[in-house]
Amino acid sequence: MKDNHQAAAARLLEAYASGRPCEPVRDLIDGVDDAYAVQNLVTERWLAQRRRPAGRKIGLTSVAAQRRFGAASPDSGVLFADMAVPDGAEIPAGTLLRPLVEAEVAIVLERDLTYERHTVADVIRATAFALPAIEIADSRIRDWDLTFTDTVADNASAGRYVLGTRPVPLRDADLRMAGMVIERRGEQVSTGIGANCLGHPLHTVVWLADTLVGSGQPLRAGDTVLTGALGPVVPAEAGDVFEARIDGLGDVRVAFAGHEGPALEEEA
Ligand SMILES: C[C@H](O)CC(=O)C(=O)O
Repeated sequence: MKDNHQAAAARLLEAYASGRPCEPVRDLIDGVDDAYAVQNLVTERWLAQRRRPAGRKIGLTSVAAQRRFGAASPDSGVLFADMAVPDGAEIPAGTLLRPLVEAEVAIVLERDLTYERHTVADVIRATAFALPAIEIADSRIRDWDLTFTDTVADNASAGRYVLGTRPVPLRDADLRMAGMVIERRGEQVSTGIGANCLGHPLHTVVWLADTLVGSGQPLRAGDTVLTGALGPVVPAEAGDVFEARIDGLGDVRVAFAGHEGPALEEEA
């Protein structure tokens, strides 16, 4: 393994450990393959610490997001079970650096996806159910000063995720036309639609399944996949309370500690 990959991984791990953002790692990385090599190094460290992988997040799934990062494809990062926040729970202050909230379709697999190339039908057959989800993206890199290689190396800027609790079979939801609304304490702050995700959220899963087989780490039964943001991301501040609703899937909520009002559970 190249020394500069190790240096990039060490920089990111130090940011996690210290809770202080680091400088970008692009000076240590030469292209997207190198960036995934750094992501893998960090992931290996976490696996050695016995963190349990729970699936993947897909990022940069809209034309606007890809344009902003100069990317020609989405990217992906690893979800760990300890990143999951219960629906309606509060994220303690000081545990994230600069969180951004996104509403997404999550799917949970009941079969492995191990073909060299997958179709949407393969993904549908492998999916147990869909859930509404909030992804809380975060960056270990100062001020979100990111290029594509920075975010890939930094686990696709994964932070936390919240899953709704009512599983919906794919046959019962039109994920392409599903409208999405995020509200912050009742005020609408982001809207979108399933078609924003490469035309359909399941298209992003096809991309992920093919890509992960190519890298020897296929999606497995039991994995949760966050399929990508359905609309613009929203910066989260201490005290914010968010609710995301996705047509056909239902709603999911999260709060950020530090506010003066009553906690989410007390409001209900
Ligand atoms: C920079 C992040 O990967 C954004 C993200 O999570 C997404 O596009 O989705």
